[in-house]
Amino acid sequence: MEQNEALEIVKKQLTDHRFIHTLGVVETSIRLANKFGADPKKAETAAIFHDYAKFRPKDEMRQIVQNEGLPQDLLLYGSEVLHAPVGAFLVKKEVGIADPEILNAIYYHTTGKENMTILEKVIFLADYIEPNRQFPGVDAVRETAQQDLDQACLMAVKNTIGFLMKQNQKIYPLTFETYNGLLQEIKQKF
Ligand SMILES: Nc1ncnc2c1ncn2[C@@H]1O[C@H](COP(=O)(O)OP(=O)(O)O)[C@@H](O)[C@H]1O
Repeated sequence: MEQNEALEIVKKQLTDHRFIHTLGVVETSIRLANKFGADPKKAETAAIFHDYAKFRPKDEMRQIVQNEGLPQDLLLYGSEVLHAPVGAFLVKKEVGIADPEILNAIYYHTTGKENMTILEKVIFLADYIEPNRQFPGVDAVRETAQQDLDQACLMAVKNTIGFLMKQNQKIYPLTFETYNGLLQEIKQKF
């Protein structure tokens, strides 16, 4: 699929603000893929579609989790954790993207997971640091992303955990597995 065709499809699913965020994730993920050794074409496709389900009604997302064999514990957390796994399902079903590497990068873009592929890390990080993002601490993560993909992902996941705790929000446990897994991978490098 051409980039323009893919962007047209996704634009219909998003607000203007979210579409601009998506363009930032596309540009950032291609750059990170080239730098750290993921397939830039797959990074581009995963980035274009990563927020495909962001604006689906919550009830529809819950129905998909219930009926399509997604982990049922997703229903016990804030609805924000639904759009990534539901997005992977819908991108396959409605857009016809079948590549499991791309679908997994979409599936795990919010929480990460243990032992992420380079492509999964690239999408996870690009979603966090793309130029339109303005969270406290994001510049330090951008700096680190110029040298070390794992360290930058670790900073992002630590910030997310801290942010959710400050807001008294439940934390979907996969995020802790991401944190533990990255620490392990970083330790093994030394
Ligand atoms: N483990 C988690 N449990 C609950 N909420 C989470 C978890 N991880 C991230 N979130 C929240 O989900 C929201 C969406 O995050 P994300 O998918 O990264 O961004 P976006 O959809 O804007 O690309 C954020 O507000 C984030 O704090």
